[in-house]
Amino acid sequence: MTGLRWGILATGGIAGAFASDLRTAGLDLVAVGSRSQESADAFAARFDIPRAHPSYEALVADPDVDIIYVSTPHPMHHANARLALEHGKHVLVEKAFTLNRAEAEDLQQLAAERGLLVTEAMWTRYLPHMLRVREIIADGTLGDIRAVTVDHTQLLPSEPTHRLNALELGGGALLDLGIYPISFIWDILGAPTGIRSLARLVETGADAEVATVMTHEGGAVSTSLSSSRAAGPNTALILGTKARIDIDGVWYAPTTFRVVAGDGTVLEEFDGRLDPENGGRGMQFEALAAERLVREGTLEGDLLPIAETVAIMGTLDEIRRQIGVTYPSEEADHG
Ligand SMILES: NC(=O)C1=CN([C@@H]2O[C@H](COP(=O)(O)OP(=O)(O)OC[C@H]3O[C@@H](n4cnc5c(N)ncnc54)[C@H](OP(=O)(O)O)[C@@H]3O)[C@@H](O)[C@H]2O)C=CC1
Ligand SMILES: O=C1CO[C@H](CO)[C@@H](O)[C@@H]1O
Repeated sequence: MTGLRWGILATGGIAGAFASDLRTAGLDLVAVGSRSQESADAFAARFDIPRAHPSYEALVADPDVDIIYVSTPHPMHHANARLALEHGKHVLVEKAFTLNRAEAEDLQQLAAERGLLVTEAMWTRYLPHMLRVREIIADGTLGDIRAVTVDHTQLLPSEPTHRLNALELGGGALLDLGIYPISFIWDILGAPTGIRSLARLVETGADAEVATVMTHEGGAVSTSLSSSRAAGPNTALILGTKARIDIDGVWYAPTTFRVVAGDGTVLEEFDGRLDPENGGRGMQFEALAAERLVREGTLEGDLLPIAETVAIMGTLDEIRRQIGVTYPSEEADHG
């Protein structure tokens, strides 16, 4: 079987970065769909895409598309991914996967019923440095992992109507940025056994800073910070009894790290940065992984199984419960 034929649903900022990375990796990008023909045409012209559809419905109905990349704001992910699955397409859905666990579970179930792949575009999981970090942990170099500390902090637009701040667009630092540290902690330490979270909310009711402390099986602890109003180091620390890993900023993008023993000896230095000329941004690895999963028939995923994505959405639900953030569609759900 050759590669999958990709269709991109929505023409916003990250859709452009993804299209560019598909081209970098030589993958088969055949269609785009937008709410307007004009945007679809402009996007298609930019990335030399053969078919430009004037609606998401027309895109998912395209018989010559195998997999859809959903890149709308968070509250639309569930409906858009559902539409694609109902039309027999595999789906790669931007992070945060959905607004909440209930929506995520619904997609998991539908994909399983239809024998299709639905997977979260948490691109960090597939980056070269993260693959090496996993190997180092698995071979015991760090000893027992006692703690993980990580931040995702950026200075982003503060306009109340921007998708980072508008609750009707799924606004908030947690779903947009905090998802990275929480997913990273899940990757390294597994499910939390306890969660304590505090936040600062802005005038729209969206969270701008969220600090979370979690405990994990075996007593390990994690701390994570997200902010959409201030840029921090964006580094990650994995602290073991024998050694630690310091992942340099920006830890969630292609980057470097060091393994440092307790006495300060540097055991390994790893450079996972991509060629600035033609290496792309790094989103091609999640696309290549999706193609591999379909090819192998591993539809539940492996580096980020769909069950883990669903469970992570449950962790975000609990954090939002503690900090008092509810989305308008959830208010309607609960009458
Ligand atoms: N992996 C990563 O590094 C990143 C991931 N993201 C994720 O990607 C998703 C989109 O983010 P981003 O590209 O920055 O967002 P943008 O606002 O730039 O684009 C969103 C696109 O969604 C479509 N859309 C559908 N309904 C709406 C609506 N009601 N309001 C606005 N747009 C709508 C539009 O496309 P059209 O008009 O063509 O229909 C729009 O261009 C989010 O889930 C975000 O978390 C974002 C940035 C980086
Ligand atoms: O995933 C993301 C990474 O950073 C972006 C800002 O540059 C975020 O807004 C985005 O959703």
